[in-house]
Amino acid sequence: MIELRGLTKRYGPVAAVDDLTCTVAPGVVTGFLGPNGAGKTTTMRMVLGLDHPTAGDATVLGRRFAALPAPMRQVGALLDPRAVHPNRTARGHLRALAYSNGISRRRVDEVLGLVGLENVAGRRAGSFSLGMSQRLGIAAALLGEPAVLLFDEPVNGLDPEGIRWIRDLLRRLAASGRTVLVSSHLLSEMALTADQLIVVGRGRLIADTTTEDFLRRYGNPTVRVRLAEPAGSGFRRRLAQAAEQVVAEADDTWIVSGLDSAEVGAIAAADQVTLAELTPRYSSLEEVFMRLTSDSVEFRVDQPAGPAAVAAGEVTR
Ligand SMILES: Nc1ncnc2c1ncn2[C@@H]1O[C@H](COP(=O)(O)OP(=O)(O)OP(=O)(O)O)[C@@H](O)[C@H]1O
Repeated sequence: MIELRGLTKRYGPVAAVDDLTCTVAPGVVTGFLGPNGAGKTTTMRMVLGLDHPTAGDATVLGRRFAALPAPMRQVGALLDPRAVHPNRTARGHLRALAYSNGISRRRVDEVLGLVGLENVAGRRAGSFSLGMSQRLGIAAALLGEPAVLLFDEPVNGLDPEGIRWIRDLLRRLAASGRTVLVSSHLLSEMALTADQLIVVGRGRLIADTTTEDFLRRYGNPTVRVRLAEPAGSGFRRRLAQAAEQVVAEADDTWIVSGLDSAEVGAIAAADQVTLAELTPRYSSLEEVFMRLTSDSVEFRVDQPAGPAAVAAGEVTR
């Protein structure tokens, strides 16, 4: 469990984090979303005791980080994957960390296996690709088998296979009862990975809800219906009467708004129509996010790498 209460960090006139109050619960993946400069890293740094709040506080497992008796066994974090001595081997880096935290050498080999680095464990960390460095950083975070994990932009620079791997890992860690907070500005990725979303813009809390609820409320839900065989005009008429709108994508494929999948399925069943597909869909989280944070993008004009530059696309969950 991570708790933030009125957490605030000012750098001169800039409020990097502004009165943030929320709880990150165990057992689920919580996505920490926000455009560049929204305050995600600063928040994580304060949780980890690396920055001091200007006001408010952050606790992990009920205590401030500095008061945790065995921090590495309680909290694991990936902040900067390149923050490794470049001449140390991956195994050497992990062994040094393990040694200084009273963790066994056996655990080092375990985490190397867990992140898939066992074959390159003898190579210098400085020669690693970004993806390998991310895996090494995750291995370090997992060393102490902590109950709380924070990952800052763990999918940055990864290929699709690496992204899928991290997604599965995060979900497994949460399923084992851990608290998992993962920041990202890759919103479509978070829609697939996170159960819960904390959305920030300019350091302020914009939304704190389940991903499902967030998408339902802001995601303009529709249902994609594909027929297994041609249906009579009665089915389409009944669907159109019940729905807000039915748009034909192809002869046998319609996009229905104003009804959920169960309602569409019930109408099809009543009409004895066999469906080949019945898929709930939402506006992309990028679109939703842009609407919600439209006045919160710090460098809207000068920073094309912000969420405005993220390709919009349909998110199916
Ligand atoms: N050490 C610092 N000194 C001055 N300003 C800072 C410092 N660290 C962060 N900031 C400012 O605080 C704000 C929040 O930055 P932060 O890095 O926490 O955002 P972020 O959401 O993690 O962004 P990104 O997605 O780009 O990593 C930004 O305006 C940033 O310029």
